[in-house]
Amino acid sequence: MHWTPEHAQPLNQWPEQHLDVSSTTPSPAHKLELPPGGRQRCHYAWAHDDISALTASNLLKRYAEKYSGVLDSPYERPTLGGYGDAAFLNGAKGDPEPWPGPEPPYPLASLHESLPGTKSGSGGGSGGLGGSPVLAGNLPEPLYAGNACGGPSVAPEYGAGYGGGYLAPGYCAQTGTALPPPPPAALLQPPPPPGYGPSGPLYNYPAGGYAAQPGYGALPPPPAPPSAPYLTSGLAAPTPLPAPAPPRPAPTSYGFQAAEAGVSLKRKAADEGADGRYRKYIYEPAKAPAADGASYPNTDNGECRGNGFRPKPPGAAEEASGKYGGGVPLKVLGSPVYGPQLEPFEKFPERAPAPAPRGGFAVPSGEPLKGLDPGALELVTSKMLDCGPPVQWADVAGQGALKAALEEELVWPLLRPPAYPGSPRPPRTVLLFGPRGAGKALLGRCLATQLGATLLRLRGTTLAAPGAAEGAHLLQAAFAAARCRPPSVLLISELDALLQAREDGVAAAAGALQAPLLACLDGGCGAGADGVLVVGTTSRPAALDDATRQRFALRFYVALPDGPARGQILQRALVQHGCALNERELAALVQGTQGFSGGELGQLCQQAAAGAGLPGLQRPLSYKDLEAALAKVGPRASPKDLDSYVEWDKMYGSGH
Ligand SMILES: Nc1ncnc2c1ncn2[C@@H]1O[C@H](COP(=O)(O)OP(=O)(O)OP(=O)(O)O)[C@@H](O)[C@H]1O
Ligand SMILES: [Mg+2]
Repeated sequence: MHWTPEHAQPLNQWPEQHLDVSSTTPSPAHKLELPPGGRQRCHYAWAHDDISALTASNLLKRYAEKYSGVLDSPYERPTLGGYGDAAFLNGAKGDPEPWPGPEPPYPLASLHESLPGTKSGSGGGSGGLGGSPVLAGNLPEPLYAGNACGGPSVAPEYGAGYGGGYLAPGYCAQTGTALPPPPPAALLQPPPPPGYGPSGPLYNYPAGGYAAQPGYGALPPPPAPPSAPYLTSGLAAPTPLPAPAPPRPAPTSYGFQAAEAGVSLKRKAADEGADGRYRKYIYEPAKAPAADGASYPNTDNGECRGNGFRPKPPGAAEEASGKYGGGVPLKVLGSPVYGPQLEPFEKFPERAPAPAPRGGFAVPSGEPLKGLDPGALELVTSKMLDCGPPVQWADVAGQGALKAALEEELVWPLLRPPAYPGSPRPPRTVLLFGPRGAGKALLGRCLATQLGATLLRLRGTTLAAPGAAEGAHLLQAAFAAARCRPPSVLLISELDALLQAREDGVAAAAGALQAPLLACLDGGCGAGADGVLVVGTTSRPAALDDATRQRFALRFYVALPDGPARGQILQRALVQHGCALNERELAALVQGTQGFSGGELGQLCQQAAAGAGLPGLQRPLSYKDLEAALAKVGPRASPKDLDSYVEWDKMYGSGH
């Protein structure tokens, strides 16, 4: 029966009319009439308008009594899930699928049967609403789109503004203006969440429970998400998803002429621009350094330490004091700064000073290492401790893909505790190889800055010089010192000088240092400990034997700077000589220094100054001075050398 608003008038005013009480439950005596091409509709003699008026009015009377009883009584809606929703969801005939989860609190009875305040009908079981053959839980497939009841709708459609509860899907409310008063809130349940349904995906309850559902403003706050394995709706509580890991900044890569730089294009770079992840060098003449140069005060007790691994909070200004904290200013050392000192890239969020779990760059208790004689420690501290200024990614011109790889494969894993117990330990050794002056040591220093680590620097030639025994002693002291000042970076340049028997007098020393080196790299003297990163550099990777090469978990090729990077290095170097070339001159110089390393560009500027006889710098360097110097300073790495680096990188490199 399709109730329309006029049906809601008092019975005596109902106009005498035929009602098409069409039902969908054929009784055996009735046959199905299939209208041509139409949907199957079941018709019953008594459901046709050819029933006698008396019967119809009796029927109506009965329905009216039935429903007026429902309309008038205080309406208490059963809690959701008290019904076999499956029966109503699709009007399935017969007994509905048992509801997944715990037994519903109500027997799978007719929609109203179990409602308090309604007349007890012959309901129960599949008796349907008060026995009505058309409204039982055993409704067949709904014949009316959108009406899950499938049969005549006999229940009110609550308007959107209704403050009542959600009606179980398939519950067909009485339409009409005489809506029953909203059921008391206590009986109302929050609606099943969107997408919810026996077939719908399980819902992950928001941690704070449900926000009040729209249109249910007056509802009491819904019960907090159940801690019990089942939700109020009877569903098994979904396990809350783990909070998604914070998103990592996508590495902005750097464009540079691959052919010239000879770098692998595995990590294709977008062009270096001002909006990259690292705030890269803005290609413009830098400001001349202050008269006395930027000062990097030392620590107050003359020591220089890493900044203890506390990445600056995002947006923190570059502290003038460099990474070693306050104290008396240090002479400016190290590479010029490229572009305004911008935050090279968003710093890692301030880390809570929780002890880094194993695998992080833990800071051991710091008790001095046993077996390390004070003399050696003193030697290391005085000779190897690098108190140079901090080096940000932005201070290294070009090398975009390499910087991104170093950050992602080394810095981040070391800075962040392992995502889960048992995750692989971050690498503790990295080999940087490439032409002389290409920036390997500079990158090593940059890693120390990024890790907030103490930087100890060794040179292979320095270690080999005093003889094997002495050299080995120094090496062990350096590793041990690194371990007792964590976090620390041990930068060993010219690694090849330690390995190779050489013709000159240090042949024995060089070869003899391999064993202690490997022992230390294996953790013999503290290298493998948390908090120590060993950075080896070499311009002769082919000189490393397998044993040594394999001690380095990561191996990266540091290629020559490409055009834009050369321009930036030149600009910086020239500013230090008070020279500012115009665009055309700079472009010509960049073109003329193809194949130069960063170190060689610096040497070119120094040569130009010397050639111009300007030790006192009475006048700024001119383009002519540089042209003259070009005749004297040239690139050392030959194309063949560059090819061999690329080959070695392909065979043993970690790629980037
Ligand atoms: N990409 C670069 N950006 C800025 N400066 C650079 C770059 N590459 C090299 N330099 C400068 O060139 C000089 C030599 O750099 P560095 O010592 O890092 O080279 P290297 O590869 O370690 O050389 P070697 O193989 O001789 O040890 C330093 O002054 C450094 O600042
Ligand atoms: Mg070096």
